[in-house]
Formats: sequence, C-alpha cells, structure tokens
Amino acid sequence: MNISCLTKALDYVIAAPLPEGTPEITAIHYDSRNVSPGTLFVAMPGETVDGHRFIPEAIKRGAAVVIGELPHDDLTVPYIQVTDSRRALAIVSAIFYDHPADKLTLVGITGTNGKTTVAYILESIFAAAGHATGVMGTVSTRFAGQEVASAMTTPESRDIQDTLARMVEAGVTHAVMEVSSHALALDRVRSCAFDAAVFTNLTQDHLDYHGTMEIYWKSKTVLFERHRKENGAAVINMANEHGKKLAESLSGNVFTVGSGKSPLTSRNIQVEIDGIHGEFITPEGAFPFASKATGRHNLENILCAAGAALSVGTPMEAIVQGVKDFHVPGRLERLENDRGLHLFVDYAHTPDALENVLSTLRTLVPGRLICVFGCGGDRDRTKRPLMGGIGASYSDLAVITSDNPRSEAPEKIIDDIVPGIDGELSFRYEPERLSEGFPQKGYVVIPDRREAIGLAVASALPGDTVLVAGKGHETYQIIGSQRLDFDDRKEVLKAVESAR
Ligand SMILES: CC(=O)N[C@H]1[C@@H](OP(=O)(O)OP(=O)(O)OC[C@H]2O[C@@H](n3ccc(=O)[nH]c3=O)[C@H](O)[C@@H]2O)O[C@H](CO)[C@@H](O)[C@@H]1O[C@H](C)C(=O)N[C@@H](C)C(=O)N[C@H](CCC(=O)O)C(=O)O
Ligand SMILES: Nc1ncnc2c1ncn2[C@@H]1O[C@H](COP(=O)(O)OP(=O)(O)OP(=O)(O)O)[C@@H](O)[C@H]1O
Ligand SMILES: N[C@H](CCC[C@H](N)C(=O)O)C(=O)O
Ligand SMILES: [Mg+2]
Repeated sequence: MNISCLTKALDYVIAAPLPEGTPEITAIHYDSRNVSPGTLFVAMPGETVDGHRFIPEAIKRGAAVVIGELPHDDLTVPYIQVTDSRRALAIVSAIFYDHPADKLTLVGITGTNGKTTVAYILESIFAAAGHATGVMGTVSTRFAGQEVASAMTTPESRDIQDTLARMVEAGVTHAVMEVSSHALALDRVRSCAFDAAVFTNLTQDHLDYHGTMEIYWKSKTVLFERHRKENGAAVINMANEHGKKLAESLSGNVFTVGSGKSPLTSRNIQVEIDGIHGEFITPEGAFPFASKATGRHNLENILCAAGAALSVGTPMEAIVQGVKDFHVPGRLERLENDRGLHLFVDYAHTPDALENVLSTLRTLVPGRLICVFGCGGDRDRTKRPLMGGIGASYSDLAVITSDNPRSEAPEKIIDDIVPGIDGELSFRYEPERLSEGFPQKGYVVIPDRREAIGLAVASALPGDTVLVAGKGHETYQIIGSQRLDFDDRKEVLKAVESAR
C-alpha cells in the first residue's frame, strides 16, 4: 500500500514532506525486532523504553518509512511526525487492513471482572445461531477452528486490525473482543467501532497502572462514549452502581440488563452447585434457561451476554441454547475426583472476584472451605491486604501462597497480603513440622504454590471444598523473568493422586 493512502487520515504536524514516489509499504510494525524490509515502523513512547530509540535499528532492518512523535531531521527514510503515535498506529493499521471492524458484527466487553466469561457465553450463543464467530481475549484468539493462546487480553491496535482482517478473510461474521482498561487508555481499540459494547462491573484492580479508581473508571467509559457504531448498543449490567451511573450518562441505544425496567431480566433463579437455572424475561415473554456455570456473578455474566446477543438481533432460541452449552476454562472449573472432595480452580485475582467465588461456594457446599491463593507481582499492591481479608474470612482454612510473583520477592507479596487478615497465623510451613499435623482452621503461609496446593488437598476430608484461586486457565507461573510450566488444574489432580 502506498504510504500516502495511510497518511491522508493522519493529523500530522510535520516534518519533511514525503518525497515523490514514496515507497509502497508491505506491513506495519511497532516493535523494531519485527521489522522487515519495505515496512512502516511506528515509534511509540513506552513505560520502560522509548520506541524512538529503536528507529536506527528499524531502518537497519529495512523500514521504508517511520512514524514517530519526536522531531527527527537526520533519517535516511521518510519520517512522519505526529502528535500521538499510538493513535497514529491504530489509524494507519485500520486503513492498511481495510477497516475489518466495519465488515463484522463486533461486540466489545469491558469491566473489571467477567469479560472472558461473557465472551465465551457470546461465542456459544453466536455458534448456536449459526454464525461464524471469532474471539479475542485473555485465554486465546480463536476462529475458523484455530486457537492461539493469548499474550494479552486486548492486543496492540495493529495486532487487533491484523486479526480482525484474518477473521474476515476466513468468513467470520461475528467477532467478540475483551477490551481491557489498558487497551482503552492506550488507544488500542481506536478504529474499532462496536455494534454492541458491554459493561460488566467496576471494582478495585490495576491501580498500579491507573493510579485512582476515578481514572480507571474513566478509561472504561471511553468504550461507550467513543467506540460504538452509529446506533451501536451500550449493554449495561444494572446490578452495580457503576452500571447505573453509566446507563444514566449515555444517550442513544442503551440496552440495560437486570433491572426492573430492563428489556432483559431474570426470575425464578436457582443457583446450585451444578449450575444456574431460571427464566429470562423479555418483552416477548419468559424463556426458561439452564447453565452449568454457577454463582450469582455468572447470572450477571449470562444476562450481559444474552443482552448483547439480543441487541444485535439474535433469536432467543439461540441464546437459550448457547447459555446451556458454554464452558469457560479455569472459571469455577470443577475437577472430578473419587475422594468425595469438591475441587475448584478459579481465576479470581481481585478482591471482588474472590469474594464472589468464595461466597458462592460457602452457600453451596456444606463441608469445610479451604482456599489457596496469592497475589500477582508487579501489579496493584493495594489489593493484596483486601484479598487477604476476604480469603481468610470466607474460608475455614486459607493457604496463602504465590501467584505469579514476576520481579517481586514472593515473601514480600505475602507480607502485603497478611496484614489484611484478622486472625492468628496457625502454621508457618516447614516440612519437618508436618508431623504435628496440618491445621484445620485459620491461615497458613506456604510460598511454594505446588506445596500449597498439595497440602491443601491432602488436608481436605470427604465433603470439604478446595478452591485454588488466581490463575485459572494459566498454564505457567512467572517467577522473575522465567515462565515455568504450571497448571493449577494439573497440580490439584496430582495432589489427589499423591494423597492416596
Ligand atoms: C502497561 C502496558 O500495557 N504496557 C504495554 C506497552 O508497553 P510500554 O509502553 O511500556 O512499551 P515499552 O516496552 O516501554 O516499549 C516502547 C515501544 O518500544 C518498542 N520496542 C521495544 C524494545 C525494542 O527492542 N524495540 C522496540 O521497538 C515496543 O514494542 C514499544 O512499542 O506497549 C507494549 C507494546 O504494545 C506492550 O507490550 C505493553 O504491555 C505489557 C507487556 C503488559 O504487561 N501489559 C498488561 C499490563 C496489559 O496490557 N494488560 C491488559 C489486561 C489487564 C486486565 O484487564 O487484566 C491487556 O489488555 O492485556
Ligand atoms: N460478573 C462478575 N462479577 C464479579 N466477579 C466475577 C464476575 N465474573 C467472573 N468473576 C470472577 O472474576 C474472575 C475472572 O473472570 P473473567 O476471567 O471472566 O474476568 P475478566 O474480566 O476477563 O478478567 P481479566 O481482566 O483478568 O481477563 C472469575 O474467575 C471469577 O472469580
Ligand atoms: N490480566 C491480569 C491477570 C492477572 C492474573 C494473575 N494470575 C496475576 O498474575 O496477577 C493482569 O495481568 O493483571
Ligand atoms: Mg479476561
């Protein structure tokens, strides 16, 4: 594509006019390490390094044109200076890939918790409706029978446009995207116009990045204010105050779910250990449904997904069928065993998520509740004591361990969790003390996650529940800069075997 086709849409301040016969470019890159000859390199300021530093490397690798924010008059290739290169990256990528978002029925989901779950439910509903569906989210990108594990919840704008274009090429008609607050703050979804934008909830997370809850909240509202197609629906969960506030603030097509006045609500709901059943209530009448996911929070997720599906014209029959069939890996995922234990792995890594999951299990299972959890390193420190308090107060026995410590010392993270616990440490793990017996109540600290899971499962008696929270579908543990194989589900099953 000729670079002048791309620059037409840019508001550039520049710099040198592009010379005659400006080169065709064959691809767009924002990371110099991926640059190949004849491509466009967009230099972006970063949190750790400044992408402008890599312009010489990009040119050495054959970049034909460079876009950036800083003045440069000494380059050997055309340079376009813009005020915001992240924005420019999103704009030129959409042009380069021929605006794939406009060729799809596109649904975006934001909120602190529930995005992945709502995406899986919608995928199942669209499949039941016979639509060729694509998904981009925390667990994977999947379409046309292919699935690739994700590195990010919402990729960089260039990668979003590339993936959407490949979806269009593969015949996908309906695409579902999780839209993280980072993505909104960093303009990754500029140039994506959504047919439906879904809001699940807002509770504490990511304060390391956003700084305050107000800034975090504002980053989320951008999806509804700026990124809907003309008459695109804002599908809003009214079960929380932020949902109500958002619905009040928006004009146009606002499709609320779950409140008395909503076009979609539920009634006669039964939440049981094996799932939820009840009825959807719409202006067309009542529609019985059943789902294998449990917990009130999953009822909210089901309503959000059903609302989004309705807002883009999906028939109720497909919605009911899709809700019956969906499964989300690592979200209250139940592990079968022959020891009479209730074993669950869940992705709760925020205070609200942990509270929802523990309160769900507390009411549904009669025996002791043992919860194994930690908190991620290099992430919001202020959620750690909150999670400690919640984890310990809902459980009979809380086993405090490591999540993904990343660059932090695991013991330091645990030191941030423990002050939130109102109670005495019942056991600091030392292998030689095991002969004293493993505690049945209180909290214990076992920094090694494998040992923590092993001892929690070994100490459980028939009828007890063990919840391993925080890492859900993850198949790795990040310790320092190493990404080691680790899957909570496999560890739980191994622990069941070794406890025989
Ligand atoms: C806070 C954040 O989102 N950071 C993202 C941001 O990083 P950054 O601005 O710090 O980039 P940087 O590393 O300083 O580099 C600056 C620029 O130089 C480029 N570079 C760098 C090195 C080099 O040799 N050559 C080169 O060209 C980089 O590609 C980049 O364009 O831009 C990078 C390039 O796109 C992203 O990889 C990076 O995501 C990091 C890995 C990350 O961990 N992000 C997480 C927090 C995130 O976005 N999470 C949300 C989900 C959160 C949730 O809701 O749970 C997500 O959507 O995944
Ligand atoms: N609607 C909800 N309200 C509160 N908690 C929820 C809700 N849905 C799920 N959860 C909890 O949050 C965890 C994460 O759910 P899910 O993966 O669907 O959210 P997410 O928004 O995609 O998270 P992430 O931003 O980390 O990708 C679940 O394992 C569960 O513990
Ligand atoms: N997308 C979230 C995932 C957190 C998962 C948890 N296991 C952790 O590592 O903190 C984040 O990067 O903050
Ligand atoms: Mg997610």
